[in-house]
Amino acid sequence: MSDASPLAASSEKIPVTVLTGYLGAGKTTLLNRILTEQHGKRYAVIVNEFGEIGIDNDLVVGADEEVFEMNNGCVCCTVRGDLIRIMDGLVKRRGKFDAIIVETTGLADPAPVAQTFFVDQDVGEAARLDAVVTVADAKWLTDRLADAPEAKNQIAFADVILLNKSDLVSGEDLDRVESQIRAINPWAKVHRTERCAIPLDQVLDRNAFDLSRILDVEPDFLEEGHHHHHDEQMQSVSAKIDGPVDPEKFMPWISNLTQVQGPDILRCKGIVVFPDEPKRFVFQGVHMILDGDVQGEWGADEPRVSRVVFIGRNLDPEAIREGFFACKV
Ligand SMILES: Nc1nc2c(ncn2[C@@H]2O[C@H](COP(=O)(O)OP(=O)(O)OP(=O)(O)O)[C@@H](O)[C@H]2O)c(=O)[nH]1
Repeated sequence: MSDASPLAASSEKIPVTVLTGYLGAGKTTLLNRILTEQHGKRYAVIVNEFGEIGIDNDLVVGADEEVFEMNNGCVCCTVRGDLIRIMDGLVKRRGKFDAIIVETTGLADPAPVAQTFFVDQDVGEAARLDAVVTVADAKWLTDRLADAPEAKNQIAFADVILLNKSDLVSGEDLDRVESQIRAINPWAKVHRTERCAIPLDQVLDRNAFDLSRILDVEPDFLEEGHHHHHDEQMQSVSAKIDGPVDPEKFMPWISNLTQVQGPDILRCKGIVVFPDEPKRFVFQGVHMILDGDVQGEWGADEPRVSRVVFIGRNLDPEAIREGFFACKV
């Protein structure tokens, strides 16, 4: 970037918070808190999701104009170029927002995302990594530490950790999970939360990212060509229907699917159209726990498309799609 660029012209670097955490831990819940609380700040948000059909953007509240989606892969691998491009574009519009938040997929290794702010010169000149904030699911973290290397890296790299879903486990379990976290990362500040309720000054503008600590964890952090191998068995199955689904068929189907295949379905979400219902029906689940509600009216010109995404292991894409299509009105 030349000296004449808007990046070099400004001395204040834009703070960037990288929000990470395994599938379903509560990243979007935290992001929505950040975007709805009255703090007088404006955030630009970059969301990356795993799954062919973008749903997260629609689940992020009230920030339509500043949400940038990267859907065609995981930010830590294939879409890192997209991240750099979006960052470059944002930096040219600096002054319109105070900070940037990057929400990674639950399957991302935060290292290469963080690396972007040090290795890419233009991005590094304009923005500074403020903190890596990791949301951990108190109910499932122990299992994921055993079978998902990404979950461990997300903990190892964090500057701030929200040990979330404290309502779903006992006090002893929370102590046990926190000591597992401590064994991996003794430096991060750990907060126990329910629905990511936390004063935002504990997660934003922390100036917490410590490069020297990261170089202890990962000595080749500043070298290009970091390769992250995803869990090969992890699949994403998505499907959409142009138009409504019958709730009498859809509800039993989705609840039966998540009950029977819950252990393998790490995450599911969807936005569907019900006949004569002006609002969107939004559901999401983590393993067997399923939440659903009508929320937000369909826009006048918005295409009424029913969309679902399932992420997990040992999924049968054909059967899932057939089951969903059978709910069509
Ligand atoms: N019981 C309980 N549920 C929670 C809590 N925090 C979030 N949830 C629910 O957990 C589910 C996943 O939350 P999200 O915020 O979408 O998680 P995420 O990390 O953004 O998920 P992905 O981006 O898909 O990986 C939603 O149904 C939330 O309502 C909590 O503290 N307690």
